[in-house]
Amino acid sequence: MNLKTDEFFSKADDLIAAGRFIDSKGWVPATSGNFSARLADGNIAITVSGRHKGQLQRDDIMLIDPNGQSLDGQKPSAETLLHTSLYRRYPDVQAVLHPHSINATLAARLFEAEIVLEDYELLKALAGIDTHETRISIPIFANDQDIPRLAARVDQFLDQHKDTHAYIIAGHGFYTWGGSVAETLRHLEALEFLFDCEIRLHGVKQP
Ligand SMILES: CSCCC(=O)C(=O)COP(=O)(O)O
Ligand SMILES: [Zn+2]
Repeated sequence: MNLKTDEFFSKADDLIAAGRFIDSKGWVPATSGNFSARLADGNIAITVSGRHKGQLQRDDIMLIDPNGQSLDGQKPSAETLLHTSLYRRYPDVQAVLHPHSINATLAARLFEAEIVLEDYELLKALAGIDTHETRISIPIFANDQDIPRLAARVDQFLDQHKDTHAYIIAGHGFYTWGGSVAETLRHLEALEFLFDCEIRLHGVKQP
């Protein structure tokens, strides 16, 4: 049976275009990052491990089941569990994007457990926010090569913090999600801008 439907190719094309844009900004260097989109049957289109995310072709997007098992014999992202955990938790989430931007990579060197974003007009680019008079926290987790352990730590945090839009992994990058690839890309771009603001502000405030 051919599992790669028109819907799969349409979502794959969205991820490929997102990857080109994200790479044009320098946010997925040297094969870093991973992207996924949920399909109507619950399976997930996700980037094949080790591919350059700015140069994706249709063959670089594969199919996994909701538990992260490959359905087409290719090897999914090493960080697949961080995607499947988000889809399991949030029924409305349709896409997950993970860049390795400089700002997200450096954030934990400047901030400890979180970055607080407050009083920025661009917060309105995040789903559900309609005023700059909003305060959100983006948690920072220690990096970990043990992805199941990292996923468990993230899960434990999200159990207690329902309204989280993204998380940073120290020295690594960040994860964000949304109701479509386009919405998730908007979240990614807005958060990246806001991290940049906070990092510049931090530099200005230093004695
Ligand atoms: C070269 S980046 C190291 C792995 C990583 O953090 C990443 O985002 C890419 O891994 P993948 O298996 O998804 O290609
Ligand atoms: Zn990564």
